[in-house]
Amino acid sequence: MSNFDSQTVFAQIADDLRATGLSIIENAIDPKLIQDLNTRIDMLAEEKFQTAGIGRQTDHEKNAKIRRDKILWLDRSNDLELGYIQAMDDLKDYLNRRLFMGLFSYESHFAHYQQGAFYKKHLDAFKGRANRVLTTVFYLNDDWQAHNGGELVIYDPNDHDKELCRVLPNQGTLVTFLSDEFPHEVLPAHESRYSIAGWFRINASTAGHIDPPR
Ligand SMILES: O=C(O)CCC(=O)C(=O)O
Ligand SMILES: [Fe+2]
Repeated sequence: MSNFDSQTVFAQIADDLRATGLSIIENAIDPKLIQDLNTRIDMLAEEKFQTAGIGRQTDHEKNAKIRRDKILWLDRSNDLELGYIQAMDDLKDYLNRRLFMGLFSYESHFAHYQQGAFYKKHLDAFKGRANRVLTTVFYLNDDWQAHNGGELVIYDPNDHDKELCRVLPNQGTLVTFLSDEFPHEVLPAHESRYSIAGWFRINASTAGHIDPPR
C-alpha cells in the first residue's frame, strides 16, 4: 500500500465546494492509481474510443463543431479502471457525509483529444432539471506545457462571458465543480491530451428531469 493521504484531498475539495462550488487540486490521486490508468490507456487501442456526442444530438456535423474528443466509458470489470472508480466512490461517500450532497452514482469516461481537438463552452447539466450534479475532470498528461494548449477554461456562473481561470491538463490535477453552475470549455489541444471526465448523479427518482441516456 502506498501512503497517499486521500482524506486531506477530500477535505480540501469539500471546503472548496462549500466556499465556491469549484475545486482545483494538484496531485489529487494516488500516484499508483495514476500509473495504473496510464497502463490501461497504453493497452487500449485507439479504435476503442468513440466520437463523443452532445445530449440527444445525432447531427454529426453540428456535433463536430462543438466537440472533437473521443471517449471510452470506464468499467468496473477492469481492475485498472476499478481503482479510479473506487477512489471516486470514496470521494462521493466523503462529500455525502460532510456536505449532505445526496450523491448517488458516478459515471466516467476516458477522453482523448487528438491534436486540434476542442470542446466549446458548455454546461454539463441544465439548471434544476438534471440529475448530474457534480462534475469531475482528472488529467493524465505527464509534463504538459503551456504551449501545448488544451487548457480547461472555467467561466463565472453569474457572467458566462467572464473567465474565472484556466487549468493546464497536467497529470494528477483533479477539477471538481457543480455541473449546472460553471460553463467551461476545452481550448484546442496541440498535443494528444488524455483526461477522465466524470459525473456524480443524485437519485434519478428525486430529480425533476432525467438526463438523456448516454
Ligand atoms: O477535459 C476537460 O478538461 C473537460 C471535458 C468536459 O468538459 C466534458 O467532457 O464535459
Ligand atoms: Fe464538460
